[in-house]
Amino acid sequence: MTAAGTRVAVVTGAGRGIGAAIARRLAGDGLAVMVSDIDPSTAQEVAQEITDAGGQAASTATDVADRDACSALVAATRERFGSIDVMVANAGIAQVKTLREVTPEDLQRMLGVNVGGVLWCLQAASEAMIEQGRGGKIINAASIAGHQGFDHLGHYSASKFAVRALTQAAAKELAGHQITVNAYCPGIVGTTMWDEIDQGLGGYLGTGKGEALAQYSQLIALGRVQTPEDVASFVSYLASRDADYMTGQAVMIDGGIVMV
Ligand SMILES: NC(=O)C1=CN([C@@H]2O[C@H](COP(=O)(O)OP(=O)(O)OC[C@H]3O[C@@H](n4cnc5c(N)ncnc54)[C@H](O)[C@@H]3O)[C@@H](O)[C@H]2O)C=CC1
Ligand SMILES: CC(=O)C(C)=O
Repeated sequence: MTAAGTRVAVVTGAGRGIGAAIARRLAGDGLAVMVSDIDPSTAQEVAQEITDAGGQAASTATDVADRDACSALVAATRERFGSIDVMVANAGIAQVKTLREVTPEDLQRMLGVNVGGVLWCLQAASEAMIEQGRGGKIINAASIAGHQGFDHLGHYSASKFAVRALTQAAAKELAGHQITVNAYCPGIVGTTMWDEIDQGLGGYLGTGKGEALAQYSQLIALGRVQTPEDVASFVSYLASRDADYMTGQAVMIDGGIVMV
């Protein structure tokens, strides 16, 4: 349980990268954080780091593609901290392939994690928030690739367009319960995901380690690769009461790659 008035957040895919930065940031903002990842050891490490720094955190292992596991994640959070006020559905995967090469298994996995994971977390969190009766905030990971289809990342892009659709529909369905639903759309963030994209693109472009990342980075108006903390500071706003009047939006936080 937390002290009265402490808000509680769940962050999925929080064992590393953007999710870990969001978990640290929300804990720094004073929220109690359930650090969740498919990898229990990294989730545990991030939670430990937060508690060592004086914050409140616990960890769980959750595969977001599993609907029952997402329900169990929310139940475990309420059991541990007493409520859930913010759900950050951050977990996601990428895969570099041309659309001509994507297999049914590739597509199923991509949609299972990136779309299923967002939907199952949304269902479990909104059910709990409605029962609690004081609203809440659901925040989903989209991408610049959810606004523009990227070559070699076609099925990934499709999954992120779907996240925008879910965000808009859920915002309309849940507004009457004072639950807001928004998404963040990062650009090119220096995480393991982009290390893997860089390697995958290398196979198509004939580029060596770091060269595809350098080529794509030329698209960034602000002239530097994004950090996970750049994303976390925006998610901090979305999770805060300052964002109470915002819902159904999928906002670019990309250093000026895609301008809409
Ligand atoms: N890195 C980038 O440039 C961008 C990332 N994004 C999105 O931001 C989110 C986070 O990305 P990164 O931190 O860069 O990725 P990452 O690959 O560095 O970290 C992803 C984390 O999610 C976990 N994960 C993977 N599958 C999971 C599952 N089925 N259930 C639970 N956890 C799972 C991994 O264990 C890992 O800890 C993703 O949704 C990604 O699509 C969006 C735009 C740009
Ligand atoms: C990983 C990702 O979303 C992009 C566009 O790089």
